[in-house]
Amino acid sequence: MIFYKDPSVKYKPFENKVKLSQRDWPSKTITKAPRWLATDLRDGNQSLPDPMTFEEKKIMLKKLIDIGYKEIEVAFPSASEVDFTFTQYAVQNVPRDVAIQVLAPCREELITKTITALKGCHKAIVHIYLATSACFRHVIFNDMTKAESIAKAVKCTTLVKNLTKKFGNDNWALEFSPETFSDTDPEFVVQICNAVQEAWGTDTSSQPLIFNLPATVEMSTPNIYADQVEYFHKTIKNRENICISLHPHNDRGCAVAACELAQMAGADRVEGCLFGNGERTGNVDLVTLALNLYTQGIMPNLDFSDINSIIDVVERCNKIPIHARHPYGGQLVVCAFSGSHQDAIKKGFALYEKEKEKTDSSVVPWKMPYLPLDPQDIGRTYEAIIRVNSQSGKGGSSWVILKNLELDLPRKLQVHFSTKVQKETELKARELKSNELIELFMNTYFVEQKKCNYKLVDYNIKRNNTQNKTDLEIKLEIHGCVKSLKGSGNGPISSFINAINEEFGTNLDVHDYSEHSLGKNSKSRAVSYISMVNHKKESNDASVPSNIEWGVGIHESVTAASFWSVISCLNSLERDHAI
Ligand SMILES: CC(=O)SCCNC(=O)CCNC(=O)[C@H](O)C(C)(C)COP(=O)(O)OP(=O)(O)OC[C@H]1O[C@@H](n2cnc3c(N)ncnc32)[C@H](O)[C@@H]1OP(=O)(O)O
Ligand SMILES: CC(C)C(=O)C(=O)O
Repeated sequence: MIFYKDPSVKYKPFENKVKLSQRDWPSKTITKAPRWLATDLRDGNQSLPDPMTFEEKKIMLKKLIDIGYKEIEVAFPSASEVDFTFTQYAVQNVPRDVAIQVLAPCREELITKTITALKGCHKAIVHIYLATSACFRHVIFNDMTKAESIAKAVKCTTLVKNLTKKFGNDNWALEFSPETFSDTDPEFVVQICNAVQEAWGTDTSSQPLIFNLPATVEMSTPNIYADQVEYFHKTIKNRENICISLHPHNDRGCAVAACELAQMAGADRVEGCLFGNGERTGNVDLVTLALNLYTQGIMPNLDFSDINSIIDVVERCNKIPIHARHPYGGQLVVCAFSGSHQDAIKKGFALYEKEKEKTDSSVVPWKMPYLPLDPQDIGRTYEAIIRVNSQSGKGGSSWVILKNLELDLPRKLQVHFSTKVQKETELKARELKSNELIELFMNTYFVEQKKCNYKLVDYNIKRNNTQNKTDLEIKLEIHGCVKSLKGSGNGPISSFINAINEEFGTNLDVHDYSEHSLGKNSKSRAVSYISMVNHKKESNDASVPSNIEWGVGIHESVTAASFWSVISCLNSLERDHAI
């Protein structure tokens, strides 16, 4: 047995809680986007089984710039030849308003190498880190004292300052990360950062010194991280001249929440990766954070309007697929399979379209059951939202037909078609793709005229005013031979059905009829839906009587469309051996 019955023997509750006399973040809301730093090319890259090649790094960098990131950590230049030369490539190629950030540990020879790679950079952020937690100082640095840690941080800061004077310009900034911030004694973090600030110089109003506060490993609930950040925000010297940055990891699955609460606690900047790539469970997910803001009506200053192209680059460069359930980006997150969800979404869209028609404004507030974001805003089509399997109801398949064929099926036909779909999904034991559903619909109701054994050739309608009747003469092609039928009734449809009953010995009656136009211009076609009771066939199911035949007809003329809908029924009757 390795799973302890009492885990408290092996694992201790998180202890590094800050004692805040007053906690402000719970009553705050986020009202603007933070400064963003994308670290896909550094923290993301260092976590990959196969780090990005030079070419892949170029593709990723371009995408990050296209999305709108103005601060990009491009490499760990002292790590590898690729990282070093890629930093030089970025220096030469990024737009002048994009800051290039690079990371080095607090090791002097590595800092020197790192800054060499930045030579000529217009806008740079030199990022250095030193682990400050008791655990790391004990395990990695052989019981390094707090005073020794401060001395190391100060020495490295001074080195960066001197090298920046030599190789850099006023646009170069320093970022210091007390690595393992969230597991470090909060007072010590402030102490070491104040020392770094003093070494760097306090006149930092042009390029604020960045203090990056990582949850290097996420170890507590998000509220505790927020408390730690609020404490730092309230106690660091010269708060107005420094930028507080967040760098949450996702070990407990709460990175996004922690990051949002910590912004409420006073942070200005966020470091993370697209779709949460990064060490172990990843860095905080920049896509989720940005789109969370967007769905609150806050412009994230990043462009995710073509999310599929971003997914494509991320999957290609990281060589890791985005999970189908990943917030916003996953293939399945804007899909509904279940009947009641589909019903709600279908009704929601119908109402939304009506609202749009009523208003002059091009945008209508989004209130859609089950969909927190309009899929079109991230470049996803509505067609992909509703997908049909055995858990779906009539709403799903009729939505697919509506979206693809513009056929707004009457409710009873939706029910009729849904029974056919249900049988097919159970038979195939899988989802039916849109093209399969369309094919099933077309074949079930003989919508494609060239596939019909019974076809309309010509007709002539005469009004018989003395008898208050309509006389119809109609020519049908039946299995390639043209035949003339005659019938009389209250209108063209009943005349046609009377002619059929006479000819084929059937006993059909109109049960339901409706029509609408297809398309919005004057040359639009009409679609007719007819259901007929076949009195010669026994019905044994009250909800979908088997003696009901449905037909669908499409034509430029409404009358011809109605005749084609009856003919569609005739084809079904023949298939069912009823004629
Ligand atoms: C939380 C983060 O994401 S931090 C960023 C982590 N990213 C990376 O590590 C990716 C790139 N890293 C690398 O390519 C390499 O680790 C390098 C080039 C940085 C260093 O390589 P090496 O010199 O071979 O060291 P290595 O990685 O094996 O181990 C770290 C050594 O640095 C020491 N070290 C770590 N930080 C410091 C520091 N601030 N000061 C002095 N020594 C340090 C460790 O104690 C260890 O020393 P030891 O070998 O005497 O035990
Ligand atoms: C270097 C720091 C910022 C880091 O990557 C981490 O702590 O996760």
